[in-house]
Amino acid sequence: MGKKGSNREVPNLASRPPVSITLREESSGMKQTKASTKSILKLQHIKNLAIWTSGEASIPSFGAFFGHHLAACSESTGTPPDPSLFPCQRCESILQPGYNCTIRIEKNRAKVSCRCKKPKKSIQNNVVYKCHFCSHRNLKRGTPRGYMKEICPLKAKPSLKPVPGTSMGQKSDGLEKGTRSTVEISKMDEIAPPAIDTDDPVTGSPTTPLVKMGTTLLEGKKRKRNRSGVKKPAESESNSATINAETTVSTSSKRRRKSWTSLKEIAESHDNSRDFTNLTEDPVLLVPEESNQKPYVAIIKGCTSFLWPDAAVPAVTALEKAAHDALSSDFQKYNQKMRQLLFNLKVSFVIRVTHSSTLVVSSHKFVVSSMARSYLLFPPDSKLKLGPSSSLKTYTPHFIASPFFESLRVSGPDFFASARSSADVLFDHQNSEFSEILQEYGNKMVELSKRIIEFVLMSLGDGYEKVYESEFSNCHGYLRIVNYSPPETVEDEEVEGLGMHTDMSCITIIYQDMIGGLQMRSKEGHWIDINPSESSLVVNIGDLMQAWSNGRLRSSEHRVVLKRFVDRLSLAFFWCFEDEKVILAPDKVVGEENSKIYKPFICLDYLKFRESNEQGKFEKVGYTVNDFAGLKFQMSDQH
Ligand SMILES: O=C(O)CCC(=O)C(=O)O
Ligand SMILES: [Fe+2]
Repeated sequence: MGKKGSNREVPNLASRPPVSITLREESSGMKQTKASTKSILKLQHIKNLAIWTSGEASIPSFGAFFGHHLAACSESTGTPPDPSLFPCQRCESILQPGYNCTIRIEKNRAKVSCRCKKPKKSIQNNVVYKCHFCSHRNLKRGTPRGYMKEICPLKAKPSLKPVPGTSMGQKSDGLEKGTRSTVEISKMDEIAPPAIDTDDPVTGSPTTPLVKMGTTLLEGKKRKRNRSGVKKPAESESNSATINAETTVSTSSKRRRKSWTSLKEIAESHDNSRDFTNLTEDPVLLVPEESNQKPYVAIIKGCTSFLWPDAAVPAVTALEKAAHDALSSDFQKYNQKMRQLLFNLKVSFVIRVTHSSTLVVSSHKFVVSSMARSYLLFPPDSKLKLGPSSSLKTYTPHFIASPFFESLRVSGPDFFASARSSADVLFDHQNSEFSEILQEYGNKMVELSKRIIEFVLMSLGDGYEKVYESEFSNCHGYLRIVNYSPPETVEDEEVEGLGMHTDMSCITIIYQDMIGGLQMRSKEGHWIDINPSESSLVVNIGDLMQAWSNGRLRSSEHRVVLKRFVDRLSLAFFWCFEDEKVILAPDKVVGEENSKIYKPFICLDYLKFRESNEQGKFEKVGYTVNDFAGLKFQMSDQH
């Protein structure tokens, strides 16, 4: 975490309106009453969190969350809003120039139209604070001379950062929506450094001080965007955050596009289109290839900032608060907690394999196109030689999982041998290329699965890495190469290529081709499109992991919908416990205060249960590990 505290002076508040009421108060007409000491302390704590998350910690969604919480608490306790804070009118993040907003002077029309008179010292300019989170332009009217200097002092010391609560002024009665700026948003990254005397009555001087944000979700994004370049060695997050902050300020006489890139992109990409009610981003776990590099999170789905789903907010808040209390001096540890949190809260997440894994990606394409040839060109009777009544049983024909679904199974650990045995039946000539590619792909998936399991264990808390050896070292994997035939009609009704189901694995890694159609079901029951991406793999938590983790990790419900009249191909890699393993959540995973919600069971018995109960169909979520091994207290929200 960045340095706390500041050597900044408390700004001159003389020009601020003496009384401030929030918009909520304005509309509700709520009367302020005296708050108890306890509520004042609580409020103070929330205020600290709001300031910290909006500013130094740069966690935009938390910033907005705590900002909102602060406003609501102030009102409920009847405490007047802190006049030194300037919350965004839309998302309620505490606006802090250089961290979560850009400020610029806007021409004071009154001043211009009345040149003859010397403007009053106390109403010199209007200042627009553009919130980087929600892109709202907050206008502060009539700021006094010297106001910008307070925010952007002439000679910033290296450690000097704009600090929340300074120079922000009170929420102005005159705040307006949609006020005009004289500088185009596209120039936001060409921001003049604090050294410029920004309080000149020159309109449109961009004035945000360049202060590097801490390394958090946004930093993850920045790295994601850089992934097409040459891979950089891992760097200490806390160090880089500090170093960057220092360099940025000390070289403030130069215009540096780089340090603002991510913020600019946030502002630009959502300038007009931000819809707070409809955000369904998934975090991305960027998995570096080298084991000494740490994984880091970023955001996908075209959204450049992250909002926790509503259901996750209480848990996030609780952990955030605890992390803030315990780790306020250690940014790196804090970030680690954040990553753990991501894992704990998501039932499925998307992995974007870093650019150095191009091998995997190119293998996808190759395998997919090979299989396209196999499935599309081979006559059904040739494929049926591998079907359910054959000795190999590697081919699942249409009308078993669904009328549209057919698949070929390639089992590890010797993916070559498995592929070869099917290929020998399918191809009338030797085709070792096919088997070699599948071997390479399978082996890559094994490696990746091991690493993902390690990360998943990390997410459960400290010390879980140690159980890897005893619990997961005998896992094995198999691949399923799936072809979905196009439906005859695609009407309003969605055609399910594969109905809703959970996987019987620990984890599943899916690659889908660019046709798309994979959907995950949210906890609230909404289907979320997992948009295809050539360099993305989707990772599902499976039933075995759900049982092993005593429900702390949830098996994801997913399906495939066919929206287009073309074949769809996918590769699913299932990473499973060994058949004979007795699956029982370790006490540490369960936690002292909780009870086990699954009875112990043998892995193979569960697989058989699924097969027999579902009669070969995938789509019945009714028969899962809950039904098989769930004890009285089913999948509660005890965690
Ligand atoms: O085809 C896909 O994208 C998903 C396949 C799947 O969920 C499965 O085979 O279990
Ligand atoms: Fe699946």
